[in-house]
Amino acid sequence: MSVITAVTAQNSQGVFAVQDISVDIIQKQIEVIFDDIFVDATKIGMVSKTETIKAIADTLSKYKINNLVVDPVMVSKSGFHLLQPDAKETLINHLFPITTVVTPNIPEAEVITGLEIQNLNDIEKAAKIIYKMGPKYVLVKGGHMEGEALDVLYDGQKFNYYNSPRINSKNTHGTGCTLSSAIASNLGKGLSVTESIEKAKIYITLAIENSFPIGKGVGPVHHFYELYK
Ligand SMILES: Nc1ncnc2c1ncn2[C@@H]1O[C@H](COP(=O)(O)OP(=O)(O)O)[C@@H](O)[C@H]1O
Ligand SMILES: Cc1ncc(COP(=O)(O)OP(=O)(O)O)c(N)n1
Repeated sequence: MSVITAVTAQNSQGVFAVQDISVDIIQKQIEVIFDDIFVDATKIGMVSKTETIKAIADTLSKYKINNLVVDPVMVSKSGFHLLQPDAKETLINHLFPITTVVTPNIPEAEVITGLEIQNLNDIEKAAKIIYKMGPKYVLVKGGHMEGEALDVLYDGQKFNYYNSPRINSKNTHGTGCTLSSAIASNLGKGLSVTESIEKAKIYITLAIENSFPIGKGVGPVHHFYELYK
């Protein structure tokens, strides 16, 4: 079930425009879903602006939500601000405290923490800082580093590492969105956080391996159930 928070005009070459959905209709979309059907897990992606984030956090808090995965989408690959810069604090203060797993990529972890991230030590430092902002688990994704694609999970006490060879593909549109959705789906199926990430990592790796060059820019990852059983 989906709740539309904004409509984007985008293609493989970039994001060109955004129309935010009004706060009232976002709240209503959430309410009619939660009033009707049991929600096993929720994933939040692009939320755009302060009012939207507050509406989502307030409305979700009226329900007993399980398994909230927040992908703190900030700037698209093409450089478009999908989260308005002044909404960063609201994202941290209103959503992180009710989040099960937050999944920043390296540039997002840098913006959230103010650190410059160049190596594993920096990633671990950033994960510890983000953990103190309230989520139960922090997964810093390593897609923007060099070398192997290493994602680092911190649970407040220890680190877990999820590694895969780097795939030489320019068609990586949707990697972060796919990973966070796969984690949420696995949590909804009742898997633990570590199992959910382990399986989601296998899934995204297969989806990148099978990505395809459609359009003039960054093509999409390819996900379909047959890839992953
Ligand atoms: N070229 C690649 N080869 C293998 N895995 C990748 C590659 N690029 C990204 N990933 C993986 O895809 C997932 C999304 O990571 P990332 O690209 O950092 O997030 P985002 O899409 O939010 O920028 C992570 O599991 C990351 O390790
Ligand atoms: C609606 C929407 N959400 C997120 C993005 C980010 O896309 P991209 O920059 O390609 O990064 P990932 O999809 O790999 O996380 C977007 N363009 N639109």
